[in-house]
Amino acid sequence: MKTAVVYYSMSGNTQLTAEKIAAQTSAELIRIEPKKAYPTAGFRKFLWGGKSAVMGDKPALTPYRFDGEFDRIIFGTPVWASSFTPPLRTFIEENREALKGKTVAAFLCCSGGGANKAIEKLKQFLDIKDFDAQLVLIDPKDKPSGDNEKKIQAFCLSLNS
Ligand SMILES: Cc1cc2nc3c(=O)[nH]c(=O)nc-3n(C[C@H](O)[C@H](O)[C@H](O)COP(=O)(O)O)c2cc1C
Repeated sequence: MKTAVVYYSMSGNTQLTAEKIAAQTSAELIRIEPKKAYPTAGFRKFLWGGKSAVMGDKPALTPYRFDGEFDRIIFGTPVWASSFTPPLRTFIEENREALKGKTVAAFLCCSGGGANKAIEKLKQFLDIKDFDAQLVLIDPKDKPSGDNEKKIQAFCLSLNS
């Protein structure tokens, strides 16, 4: 099964998780980036990112390669204001046709709350009932733990089985 891990990460937690999941599922990593980067520090980081997520923005992305030949897509996103991140919104919108009928899983990184709401919003936006598998981790780069590694392994095992 040809698998892609499509992810956005501002500060590395989602990226680290994406790399681990890609290694364990033999997936191709596709990192998406907004053309105009969000502020990454201080008050502005939460203000602009949070506002953009709440508004349902679809920021223009830098070029990425996604050939539609993948059978399975694993989405990775931080939780922003109890939602998924705007760059992922753009990606899904730009690839609706290619995503139709694919197996879809998701992992989300957050610092404590709002992940369940974000999962529901992502399912709604993808127009699917359920993910093939889903995973929520709390700041796994900033707070490494064996428990996170086990959760990642279980997520990948359920996908590989
Ligand atoms: C704009 C913004 C909004 C956020 N909103 C939430 C939130 O609603 N709930 C939460 O638990 N964490 C929230 N966070 C924290 C991130 O989801 C969390 O630190 C995540 O692990 C960051 O992933 P990254 O390092 O891949 O960017 C927010 C972070 C930012 C920058």
